[in-house]
Amino acid sequence: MTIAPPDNDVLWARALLKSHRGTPALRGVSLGVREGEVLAVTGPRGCGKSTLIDCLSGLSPADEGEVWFNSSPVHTLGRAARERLRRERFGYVGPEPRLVPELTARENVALPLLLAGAPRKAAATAAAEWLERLDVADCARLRPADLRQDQRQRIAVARALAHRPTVVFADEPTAPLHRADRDQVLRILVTASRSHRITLVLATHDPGLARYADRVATMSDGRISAPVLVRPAMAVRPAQAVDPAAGQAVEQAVEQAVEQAVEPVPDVREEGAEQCSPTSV
Ligand SMILES: Nc1ncnc2c1ncn2[C@@H]1O[C@H](COP(=O)(O)OP(=O)(O)OP(=O)(O)O)[C@@H](O)[C@H]1O
Repeated sequence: MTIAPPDNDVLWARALLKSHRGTPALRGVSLGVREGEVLAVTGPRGCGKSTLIDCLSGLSPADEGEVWFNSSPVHTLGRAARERLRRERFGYVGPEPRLVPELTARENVALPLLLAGAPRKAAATAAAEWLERLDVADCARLRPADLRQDQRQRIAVARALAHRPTVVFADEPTAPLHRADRDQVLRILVTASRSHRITLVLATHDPGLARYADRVATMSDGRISAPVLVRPAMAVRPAQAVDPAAGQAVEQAVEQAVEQAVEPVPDVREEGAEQCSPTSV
């Protein structure tokens, strides 16, 4: 029997199973991602966050289970159709900036726009604007080999956002950055996503980064092990306006959930928030 995904979920996954060379990485993950929200997927190293991101984004299909995007099945698409979906509707930032070495920073950022059919000049202008937002405007004419790792990652973030995708998948996006740069880059990523109504799925083992999210799903050993915190008030506030006390409480709760893995997350909800069971995520 096929169960239709809920209308208000831009992404919806059911009962995902995935193994790497016989070792299970996902053991039955069901997850819904709402349009325009920032969903953090957190948990210790090796719990399956990257594998989940890869399955949701169509990079690497699950062995079993379903993934739906805007009520269309992704799990039944062939490789070419998945690649097209990824190129046109999704953005991706990984833990390592993967830029085209032959292209300048501006050309790298303009590339998804050009592939989507934007005129050359408009793509170059938009790329320059995104580089400016990410504080790397002065790198526009340089190639990746001439840039520092943190500059390359900022450019990768600009590239993921420039074509205004429906969903950005960010897998440990601050990994190559110095501590001082992490907050700034994440704020830009979150703020830009919110202002352009881009849905952001953020995988991170750092509970501190999960404070930027509207909801937090904690994974353990290939499963979503703890309830998702729902903070509707944060969905309408820019990242800069996050109440530090609420952010700290969420961070502590997520840290605790990661440590305890299977214990429920303590209730640190803001007034009016709801809490979902993993199956209704
Ligand atoms: N290509 C692969 N080949 C073999 N095993 C893999 C592969 N990719 C992931 N795994 C294994 O699958 C499990 C889940 O890994 P995954 O990278 O999804 O977790 P993660 O939570 O993202 O961890 P990390 O933060 O370290 O990337 C781990 O046990 C990992 O060793």
